[in-house]
Amino acid sequence: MAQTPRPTHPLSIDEAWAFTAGQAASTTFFFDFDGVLSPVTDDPDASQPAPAVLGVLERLAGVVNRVAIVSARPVSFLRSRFSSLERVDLYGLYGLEVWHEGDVVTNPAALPWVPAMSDLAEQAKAELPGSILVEYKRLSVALHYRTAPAEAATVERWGHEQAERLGLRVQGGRMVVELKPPVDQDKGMVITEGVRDAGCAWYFGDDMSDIKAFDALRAREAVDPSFFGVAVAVANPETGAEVSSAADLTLDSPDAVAEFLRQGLERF
Ligand SMILES: O=P(O)(O)OC[C@H]1O[C@H](O[C@H]2O[C@H](CO)[C@@H](O)[C@H](O)[C@H]2O)[C@H](O)[C@@H](O)[C@@H]1O
Repeated sequence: MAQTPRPTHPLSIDEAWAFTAGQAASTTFFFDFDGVLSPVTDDPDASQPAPAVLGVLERLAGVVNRVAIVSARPVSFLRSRFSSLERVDLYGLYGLEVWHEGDVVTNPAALPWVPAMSDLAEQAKAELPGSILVEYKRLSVALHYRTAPAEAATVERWGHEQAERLGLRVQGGRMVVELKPPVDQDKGMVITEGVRDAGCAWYFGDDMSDIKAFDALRAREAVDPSFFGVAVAVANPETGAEVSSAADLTLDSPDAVAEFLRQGLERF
């Protein structure tokens, strides 16, 4: 039987689901966590998946080849939110960590940076205004100004000074400046590797770091005419416009993501 040609961009959602359902055995769904599966909260420790998310991911994992979460959070955090989902793969810290056969596997190139990151987190707490929330993630430090937007410039300046001093990389995000080790690893690299043998892949993201994942889908389509990639943005008042303009379609919220998937699952 002749293979269905992949849908063309801009996409019709109907065609996208029809093609995906026909390719289910070679399809991967990738999801960012914060802002995509979880509504944004002032306190990053308080974030939880939207109520319908766990059930819908479990069902999706039962009909497609693979479901994976690709996040800037550590794997330990993702495990605490998704431990009930046995069939969902977890990539933490932009792929520096992977949950594999019951263990966290860390990119060895990043490990020497653990002490520097720990020291940096302490320094941030001592030097930045008390309204800045410092999130220590073992291999990176996130400086949050969501509850103190007037301090954005101070945080940006401090972050860039420390990055220069220690040779770190700066990742911008939603009301956050994150300092990371100088190790080549980003969400785009996770997706490039993850779609090598896939016929179809979807990526759902809301933040600047997710645009590289969208780019990886496009790059795969460019070299493999049979591969079909769908980039889905989740709207937000901070990075939303930039992420949406790089995506095939935009959904309103994590709840809308769950509902979109629920409806899509009816096609399988
Ligand atoms: O890759 P992600 O899973 O999307 O992680 C990106 C950052 O998400 C978290 O911060 C964001 O969500 C917080 C909770 O809703 C919010 O308070 C904050 O303003 C957002 O930037 C996480 O805390 C960061 O470590 C991640 O880099």
